[in-house]
Amino acid sequence: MAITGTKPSYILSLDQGTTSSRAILFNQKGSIVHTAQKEFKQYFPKPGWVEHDANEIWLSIQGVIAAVLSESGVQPAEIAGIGITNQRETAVVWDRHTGMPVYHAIVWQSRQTADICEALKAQGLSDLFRKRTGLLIDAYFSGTKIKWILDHVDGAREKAERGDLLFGTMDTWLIWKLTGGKAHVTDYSNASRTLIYNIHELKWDEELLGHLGIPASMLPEVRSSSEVYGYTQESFFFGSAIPIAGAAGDQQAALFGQACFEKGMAKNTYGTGCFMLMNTGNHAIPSRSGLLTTIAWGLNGKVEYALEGSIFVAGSAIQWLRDGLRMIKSAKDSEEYAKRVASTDGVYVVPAFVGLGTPYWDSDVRGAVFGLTRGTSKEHFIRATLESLAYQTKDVLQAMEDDSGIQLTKLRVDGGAVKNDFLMQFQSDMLGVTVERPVISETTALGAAFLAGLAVGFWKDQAEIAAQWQVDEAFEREMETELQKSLYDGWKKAVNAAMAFK
Ligand SMILES: Nc1ncnc2c1ncn2[C@@H]1O[C@H](COP(=O)(O)OP(=O)(O)O)[C@@H](O)[C@H]1O
Ligand SMILES: O=P(O)(O)OC[C@H](O)CO
Repeated sequence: MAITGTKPSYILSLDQGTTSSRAILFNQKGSIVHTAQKEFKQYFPKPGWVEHDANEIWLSIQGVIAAVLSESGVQPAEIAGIGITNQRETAVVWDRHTGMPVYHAIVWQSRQTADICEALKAQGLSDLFRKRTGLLIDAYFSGTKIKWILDHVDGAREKAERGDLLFGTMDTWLIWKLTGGKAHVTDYSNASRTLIYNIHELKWDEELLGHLGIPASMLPEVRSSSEVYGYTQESFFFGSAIPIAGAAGDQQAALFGQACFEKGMAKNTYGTGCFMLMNTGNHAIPSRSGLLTTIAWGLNGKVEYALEGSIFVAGSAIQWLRDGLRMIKSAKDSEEYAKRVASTDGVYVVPAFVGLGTPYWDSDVRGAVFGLTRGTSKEHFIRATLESLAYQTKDVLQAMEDDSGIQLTKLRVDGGAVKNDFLMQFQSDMLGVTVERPVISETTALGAAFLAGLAVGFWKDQAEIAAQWQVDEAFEREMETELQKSLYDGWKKAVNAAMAFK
């Protein structure tokens, strides 16, 4: 369309995360040219509830696009395509005529639909949902959030039934906004997180929609993760029509950005939560150990699947140390404090602030601290909080190995918290595998850029992308097996005790 004159040399990736929105320009080597980031407000209306204002998110996205362009001096016409990646599951419902959300976006972490989930389970629907969607009935996923909005917002259900309301996860909302309401679409990876999408037949599941009372007219069209969905509205400040050419949920995008293209390759992302995904190729492997079966991406006319372990609280536990307990000034300081002590002296922090995901799936458990003595210091407490990320990841890895039958020797890592060398070393010690941190730790944004770039011919194929992946640092296990085992046993005891306290 309107890209003329200047040769497009960049892909713009929009990473709409749980706590911030980012715009990142990548060049053809897959290197970051410029980044802009903006945090937005978190709403906690009741204990366990987490909400976002979708308009604020849209403003934050416009802000980071403007910043990345003006600060880098890159012209819109130099952008070959836009890739979108997003916090998954977070559900927004808006009026298709006014573009106004009818309620705050209900965030993936929010527990406000736990009762709806219990009612579905009591009807004996767990197996049906699991078989069709690869997921468990849990407040984490979008389906019950849509139902909650339709049940609680005055007149919403009637409007939805008249076809006046649209649903989307953040990818859908942003593509709709960027195209001026022309495209109401999502990709396979995001659809697979909604609890209403049949991941085997690749269609919205009418029976599941019936159980949740969701009209099909609200739902976006499901497309591949790498294709042109539409063009940015020319009146929008790009001033030109840029193809929006790739979309994937952030964890699947990270799997792609880490070039985990072969069956059995896995990555773990340490952001607000922690998510480990293993590529399982064209097999949707059902889990026996509390993992999720999910779509990795749709590409070249087929979908590939992944097994996923989801940890709800990881980096956000470090934010809690910073903002809630005021023990540290910045997340980075946690490393310095943790290294000042040789161990936690038996202290365990179980950061189950919004329940526990894989492998426990317990909505009601809440955070707990064990092993305090008069000698416990702030350093022990901070170290124990950091270690909890590694223990939760160990729980997930064990489930992953059990379900896939694959023993991992290497784990690729990314996300905000992987800058923490203490955590990475402890992680390798706990897992007994090599933890590989890549040069580009913004792999989520990179994955979305790759998906968009493949669609517009900016990169040739996956082999070209895989060749760009480079390790920054590999952390090898140093801890003795006996110590590793006794520390992990302590964690299991702590989790069990937290689960018993309800
Ligand atoms: N050096 C660090 N040590 C531990 N945690 C960190 C460090 N730096 C950032 N974090 C954590 O990483 C998270 C931010 O990572 P990011 O990938 O941007 O998350 P998200 O995409 O979920 O918003 C925050 O929760 C923060 O507390
Ligand atoms: O925003 P992040 O990076 O914590 O990712 C959130 C996940 O997509 C939730 O499933």
